[in-house]
Amino acid sequence: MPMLADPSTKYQPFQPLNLPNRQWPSQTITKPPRWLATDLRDGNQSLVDPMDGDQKWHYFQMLCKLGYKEIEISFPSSGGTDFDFTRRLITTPGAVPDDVYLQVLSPCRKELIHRTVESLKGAKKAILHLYLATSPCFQQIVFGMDNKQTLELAVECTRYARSITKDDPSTAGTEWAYEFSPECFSDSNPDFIVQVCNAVKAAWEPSEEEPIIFNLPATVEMATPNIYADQIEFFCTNITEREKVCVSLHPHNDRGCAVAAAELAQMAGADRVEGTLFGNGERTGNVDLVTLGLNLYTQGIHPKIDFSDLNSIIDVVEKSNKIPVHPRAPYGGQLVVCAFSGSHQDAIKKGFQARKQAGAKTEDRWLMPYLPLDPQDIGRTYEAIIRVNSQSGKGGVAWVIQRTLELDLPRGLQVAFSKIVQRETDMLGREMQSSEIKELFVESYHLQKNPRFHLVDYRIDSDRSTSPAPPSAGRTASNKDLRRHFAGVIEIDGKEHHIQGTGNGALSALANALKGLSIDLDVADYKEHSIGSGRDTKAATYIECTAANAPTKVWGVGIHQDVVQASLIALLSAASSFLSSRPSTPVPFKPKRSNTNTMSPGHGLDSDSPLKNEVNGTNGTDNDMKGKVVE
Ligand SMILES: CC(=O)SCCNC(=O)CCNC(=O)[C@H](O)C(C)(C)COP(=O)(O)OP(=O)(O)OC[C@H]1O[C@@H](n2cnc3c(N)ncnc32)[C@H](O)[C@@H]1OP(=O)(O)O
Ligand SMILES: CC(C)C(=O)C(=O)O
Repeated sequence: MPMLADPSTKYQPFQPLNLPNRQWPSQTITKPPRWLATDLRDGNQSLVDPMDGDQKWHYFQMLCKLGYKEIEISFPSSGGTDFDFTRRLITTPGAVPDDVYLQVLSPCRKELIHRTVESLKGAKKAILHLYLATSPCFQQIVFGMDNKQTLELAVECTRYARSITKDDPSTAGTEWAYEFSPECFSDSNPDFIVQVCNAVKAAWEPSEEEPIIFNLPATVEMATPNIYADQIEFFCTNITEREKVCVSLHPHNDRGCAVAAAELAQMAGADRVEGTLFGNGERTGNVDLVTLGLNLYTQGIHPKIDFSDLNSIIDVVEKSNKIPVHPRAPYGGQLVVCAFSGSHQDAIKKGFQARKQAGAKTEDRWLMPYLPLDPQDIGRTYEAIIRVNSQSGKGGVAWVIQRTLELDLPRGLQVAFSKIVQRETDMLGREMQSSEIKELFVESYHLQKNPRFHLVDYRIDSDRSTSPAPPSAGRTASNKDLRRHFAGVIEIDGKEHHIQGTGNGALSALANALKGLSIDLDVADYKEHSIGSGRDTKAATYIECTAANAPTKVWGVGIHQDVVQASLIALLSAASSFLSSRPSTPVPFKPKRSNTNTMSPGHGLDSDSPLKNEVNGTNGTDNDMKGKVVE
C-alpha cells in the first residue's frame, strides 16, 4: 500500500500563526498591485529546455507590450545564455522601454553577485534581487547555518551589493533598486524574518521614494491561503519603516491555491506580486498572472495589463515554454468559454438575447449566466462559446444557426432541428462542428436546393370579386378582404407542373394550389424576420405545416429578398420535407379509391397520410381554398 494508513506519522499539520486581531478578512482589493513577471527567470529555470536568447527576446517584447513594468529577465551568473541575453537587451538601443525595470537574480555569493551586477552595466533601471533561505529546514539541510549566520550573510551580501551598485559612481547612470527574498518565507519563523529584513533594510538604506523590495515567497506552498495572508499581515505590521518598504508576494502553487494566496495576501497589505503568465514555474508553477489580472478585471478593476488578445499571448507562451496551456486554465483555456450542455447553452443564449434586446453596448453591465467575463474583452469570439455534442439541447443548436446563418429559429423549429442534430451526434459519437450543424440545417430544410420542388415562376393576383363575405355596410373593402390567386410553374422531380390556387393570401393560395397535386398542407405556425440591413436585406420565413388528419408536423424554411417569395419557398420546403423521406413517391398521386395506404410499410406514413391521393382536392379546413393542376 503506497499510501500510509496513518499519514500523521510522516506529515504534520502546518502550525498557523497566532494572529487574533487580523484585519485582512474585512479588506477588499481596490487596485492592481505592482506586477513582476518572472517568466524569463523562475519560469525559464523550470523548463525542460530553457529558452534561448531569441525566444527570451520575443517573450520580453511581449511582456513590455502587455504593460509589465518590472520584468525578471535572467539569472546572469547561471551562464552564457542569461548573461548574454541581459547584455543584448541593455546594449540594443530601444529594446527596453524607458519605464521598464530589468530585474536579475543572484544567490548570496559574492562572486555571483559581482557577475550579476556586471551583466547590468549600462541599464537604465535595474532591480538587483538576492535570495537566501531563512527556514529551519533549509538552514539545517542545505546550508548548515544557524539564524545568526544567515542574518550576517544576508547583511554582508546586501552591503556588498550596495557597494557595487548605488554606491559605485561608475554605475551612476543606472537607477538602482534592491530586492531581497528570504527564501521559504512561509516556512520560516515570522519574527526571524522581520529581524533579517530590518537588518537588510538598514544595510541598504532605502527611502520612501526608493523603497526596498522585500519579496516574501511561498517557495513551496505548504498551508491554506489564509495562513499565508496572516504571515504577510504580520510582516507588514512588524517591519519597521513600512513606508520605505515594498512588500512583494511570490506564491508557488503546490497546493493549487497560489491565486487565492496572492489575493488574500494583497488584502493583508502586500504591494506587489511576482508570477508568470499561465503559471509556469517550478513544480506546479508560480502564481498565474493572467488569472490574477483578469480576476481583478471582472471586479471592475483594470489590472493595467492588456489581455485584449489572449490568444496571441497563449501562442507565444506555448511556443516559448513548450508546454500547452491547459484547456481548462482560467480565462485562457480553450474550453473555458465553451458550453456543451443543454441547460448551460440555453441560459447563455437567453443571456445574449436579453443583451441584444436591451441594445446593450460593449461597456454595459455584464449579466450573463455561466460566463463571468465577456469573451470579446479578451479577444475571443462568441462563435466558440457554444459547442454541440450529445449533451446539447435546442438552445445550443439554435445559437449555432443564429451565429452561422443569422437565422432566429422559432421555438418549435429549434425543437425539431435539435432532434435531427441529436440523432446525428448520437450516431457520430462526437462533437459536431458549427460548420457541420450549419450544413445539416441547410440540407434538412432544403436551403440550397430543394430536392423535389422548385418554384420556376409564379404570379399572384388579387381579386375582390371572389371574396366570400362582401364588405359590410359602411366599410370599404380592405386588403384583408382580397382574394389572392396563385398561378405558377413548379418543377417537381424534374418535371414542370402548372398549378393554380386561390386563398386569403399568397401562402394559402399556393397551399391550395398544391392540393391540386394531392399535397394537403395547413399552415400551423408562421414566423418571419429580416436578415441583414439596407439593400442586402433578406426575409427569412419559417412555416410549420400540418397535414389534414395526420399527427406529423413539418417545418419549412425560405430565404429570399422578397418576403412573399420567401414564404412560398418555405412552404415548398415543408412540402419537400414530407416527400423527401419517400423518394419513390410520385407527384401528383394517383387518386385513391379505398382507405388503404398505398405506401409500403416503413415509410412512416400512416393511413391518415397528409398526402391525399386526389387531384383538385379541397381537403383543407378552409373550404374557400381551391387548387387546380393544369397540365
Ligand atoms: C527558489 C529559487 O527558484 S532560487 C533560484 C534558483 N535558480 C537557479 O538555481 C538557476 C541558476 N543556478 C545556477 O546556474 C547554479 O545553481 C549556480 C550558478 C547558482 C550555482 O552553481 P554551483 O556553484 O555549481 O552550485 P549548485 O548549483 O550546486 O548550487 C548549490 C550551492 O549553492 C548554495 N546556495 C543555494 N542557495 C543559495 C543562496 N541563496 N545563497 C548562497 N548560496 C546558495 C548551496 O548551499 C550550495 O552550496 P554548496 O555547494 O556550498 O553546498
Ligand atoms: C528566489 C525566490 C524568490 C524564489 O524563486 C522562490 O522562493 O520561489
